[in-house]
Amino acid sequence: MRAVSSSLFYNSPKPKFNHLSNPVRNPVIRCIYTRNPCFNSCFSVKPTSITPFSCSAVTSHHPGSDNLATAEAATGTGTATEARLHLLIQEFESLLEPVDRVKRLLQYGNLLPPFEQSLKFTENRVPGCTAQVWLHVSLGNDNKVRFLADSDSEITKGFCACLVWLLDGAEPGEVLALKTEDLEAINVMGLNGKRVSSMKSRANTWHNVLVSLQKRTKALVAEREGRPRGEPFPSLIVDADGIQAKGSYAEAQGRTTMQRRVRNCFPDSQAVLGQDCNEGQRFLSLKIIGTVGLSKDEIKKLSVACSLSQTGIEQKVITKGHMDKDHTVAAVYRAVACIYTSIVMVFMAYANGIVSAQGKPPLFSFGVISDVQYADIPDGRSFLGVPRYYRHSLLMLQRAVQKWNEQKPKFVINFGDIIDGFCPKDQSLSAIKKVIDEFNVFDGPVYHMIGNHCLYNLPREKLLQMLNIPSIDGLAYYDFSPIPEYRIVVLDGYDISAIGWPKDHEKTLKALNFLRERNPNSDKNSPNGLVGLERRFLMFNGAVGKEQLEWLDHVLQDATNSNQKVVVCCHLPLDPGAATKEALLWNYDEVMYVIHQYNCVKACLAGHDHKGGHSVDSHGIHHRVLEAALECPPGTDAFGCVNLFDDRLQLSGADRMESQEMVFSC
Ligand SMILES: Nc1ccn([C@@H]2O[C@H](COP(=O)(O)OP(=O)(O)OC[C@H](O)CO)[C@@H](O)[C@H]2O)c(=O)n1
Repeated sequence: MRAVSSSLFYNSPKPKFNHLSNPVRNPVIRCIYTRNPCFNSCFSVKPTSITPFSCSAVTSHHPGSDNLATAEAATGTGTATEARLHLLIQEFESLLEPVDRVKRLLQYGNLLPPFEQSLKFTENRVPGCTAQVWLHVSLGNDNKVRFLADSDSEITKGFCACLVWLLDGAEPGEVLALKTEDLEAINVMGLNGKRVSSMKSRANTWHNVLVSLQKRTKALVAEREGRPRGEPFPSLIVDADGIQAKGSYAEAQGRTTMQRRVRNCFPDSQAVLGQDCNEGQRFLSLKIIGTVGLSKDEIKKLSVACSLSQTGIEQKVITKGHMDKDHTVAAVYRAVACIYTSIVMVFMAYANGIVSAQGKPPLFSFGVISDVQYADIPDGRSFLGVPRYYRHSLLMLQRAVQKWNEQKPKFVINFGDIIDGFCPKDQSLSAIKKVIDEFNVFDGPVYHMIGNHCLYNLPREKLLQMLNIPSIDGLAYYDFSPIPEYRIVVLDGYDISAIGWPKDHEKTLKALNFLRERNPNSDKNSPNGLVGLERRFLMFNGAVGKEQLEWLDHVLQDATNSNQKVVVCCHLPLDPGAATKEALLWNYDEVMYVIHQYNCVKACLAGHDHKGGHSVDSHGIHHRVLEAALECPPGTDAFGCVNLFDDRLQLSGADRMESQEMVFSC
């Protein structure tokens, strides 16, 4: 046993951790204007050249206001939106210096109506923007579109403010009629009327926010009229020359696609097509890797199209540095188009050697899912207001198992929290059985770990028995070696915990004492007043105890001797870079100290922090926190398949579980 540090559960000196010095985000942006909307002294334009409504434009959100009357009077005819647009353009054109136009935007951004924190969930994010942009759209009984917007970028807030002023309260038709080009005339994205490349992302912001607003408006109108919300897929072709996107939404999508490099998502996740290469095969083929929102009939047609596409493609060998896009893309496109013309094909092809890189099959694969938190109760929200879909998560698990049975991974790992704390306690047993039954449909072994929500429902002993977790003294850590080259280590993050053990158990008392010393709040789930990494000292977290740390050390020594690579799994995240501080294992630093003594651990996977995350720590180890199943809106998924290679781990995720390739450091 090597010397192990310990601030918490060990007795040796505290280790030094480089990753504790993560850069602190500094969101402060210096304001260059006052809150007074008519403050113009810093603008190089004469005050008289500002239109009558300019300074109060974005504070007036209801059609028919004085400002609108002024606007309509000024322009004569046209819709209210056209009138407003006209005046907005006039206003920005009257600002002679680009810097003044930017200042005006900043000023308007400051006047945006507040956007509730609880509305900042994934579905309200505008895709494709460099900054974070949120948009909440609704359709009133008066058939007027109402929307709120916000961003973490001050300039983007300014764009949003202009859009809100232009379109909030407009008829759907007016919203849909506005074009990005119309907004370009406002001319804040270019200098002296000319676009420059560094300003392109601002033009894209206008564009992305507007397109998102229009898509959601269309969806809301369709829903009101009893039609399906979806749209045909936009066209996006990625070939040897890069992205050939038809339409701006596809452009935004294309940028994301290029970043991810692994899979190709349609907006709204209606279907996902990806490239597939068999061992030694240098041909490209397409396969469906996600079909959310498609009917059985559509899936069937798409499958036929994909099979045909393979026939077309296999005529052409894709060689390193060369891809015949005319033949390859066209063959696929034609094949698909003639079978199912209503689906606009998205084709992703990687040239220049990527084919051979991905052509190698994985050494083995395993399925992953986390935080199912099933309960037979209506949808709700987390403490912080994030929607939770307790019943849907079971349906999602069913889809996951069905997918795994098609993909045939060697085993599945459940990262804990399979039932929710809100499950009525007289239903805990039946609920957990229901979830286990679904896991049992998987045609292979399922390895479980326990999470805090499991422990809210049932005592540890019962859980271990039901989940078939190998255990000594009620502890739930274990390891196994699916192939000689790899070892999987599963940690018990609630070894020292104030939940799950009997009330008078030594571990409960130790945990309570530990929390008492570090968290002054009477509600020990509350991080109020705790600073930085101290925020992890919460009742819903726990720690790895001394014996388990020693066991881990021993296992890693053994893996090193056997030349094995190790993947460590734990319900609680082990690196502050990959998770919120409130989600971390209490003594993540002690665990990582042990891990860092060796070179065998390549990745640490976790759950618990529902939004998911990824980091690479100071020793080059990947940390990936998996997105929660529970927070998937109906019809969407968050599960995946992990493919292990000699030099990397590839997570292929469905929908909300982001796919990722993690290349190991030496
Ligand atoms: N600030 C908070 C947060 C939570 N609680 C209460 O603690 C219990 C568990 O919270 P919950 O969000 O359900 O826990 P999960 O395991 O699903 O998620 C963990 C987090 O995502 C980690 O970041 C529950 O009773 C909450 O109400 C609290 O009091 N104060």
